[in-house]
Amino acid sequence: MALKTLSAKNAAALDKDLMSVGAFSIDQLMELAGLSVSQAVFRVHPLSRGRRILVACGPGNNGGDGLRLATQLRNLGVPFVDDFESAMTEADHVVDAIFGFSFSGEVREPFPAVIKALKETSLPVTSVDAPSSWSIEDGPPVSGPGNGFHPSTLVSLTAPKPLVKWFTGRHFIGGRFVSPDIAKKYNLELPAYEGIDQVVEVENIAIKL
Ligand SMILES: NC(=O)C1=CN([C@@H]2O[C@H](COP(=O)(O)OP(=O)(O)OC[C@H]3O[C@@H](n4cnc5c(N)ncnc54)[C@H](O)[C@@H]3O)[C@@H](O)[C@H]2O)[C@H](O)CC1
Ligand SMILES: [K+]
Repeated sequence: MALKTLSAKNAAALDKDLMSVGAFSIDQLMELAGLSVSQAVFRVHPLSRGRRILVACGPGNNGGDGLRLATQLRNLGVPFVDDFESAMTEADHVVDAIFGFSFSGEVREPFPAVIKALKETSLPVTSVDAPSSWSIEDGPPVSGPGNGFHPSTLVSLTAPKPLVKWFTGRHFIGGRFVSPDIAKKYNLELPAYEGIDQVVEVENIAIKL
């Protein structure tokens, strides 16, 4: 079954609805989105494959999904690094939380080097909501640092964006906070979450162009 997709414009409008009629705070939403991402990573990357998960956090809320509770993480001894490329040499898996549904245009400084490193790594990469540098509506860029970047896993938050048509890896839906009324308003067909799961893996609907 091909899941219905949510345009960047509607994803932003749905976000606003969650915070108005849904009465969620942005902190709660990012917290729950981050929980979904952690569950997806745990499913695709068993601890036996290495415990060093490098999370690349961008400047917006996509970065917030990756980076929450910084003080608490520091208190737990989770290291923070500035040099992404050298950190990659010691990582077992990378989470791409750089850009989400508000990304547009060409990748601007200082991000091209980070996107290039994501493209060139042989490590598995899990992208949060969108592979960073991909157009939300039109998929992978045809030039620039993200040309050829294909993450192994994607966690679409609330609903897949149109870019999933070009995605060929393992695909999860997360962000278990959409009420039936909001789903109806945006004409979403959300898969059923099981038990206490915060993600559901869906069949790949890629139609590689
Ligand atoms: N309801 C939900 O699904 C929720 C989703 N969440 C996550 O939030 C992001 C969207 O967050 P937003 O803050 O709107 O934007 P982004 O993080 O995608 O990025 C904005 C950030 O990026 C900069 N930027 C944009 N284009 C470029 C470019 N070409 N080059 C460089 N920089 C660029 C821009 O200036 C901003 O600084 C969504 O995808 C989810 O991951 C929330 O968790 C809430 C619930
Ligand atoms: K991303």
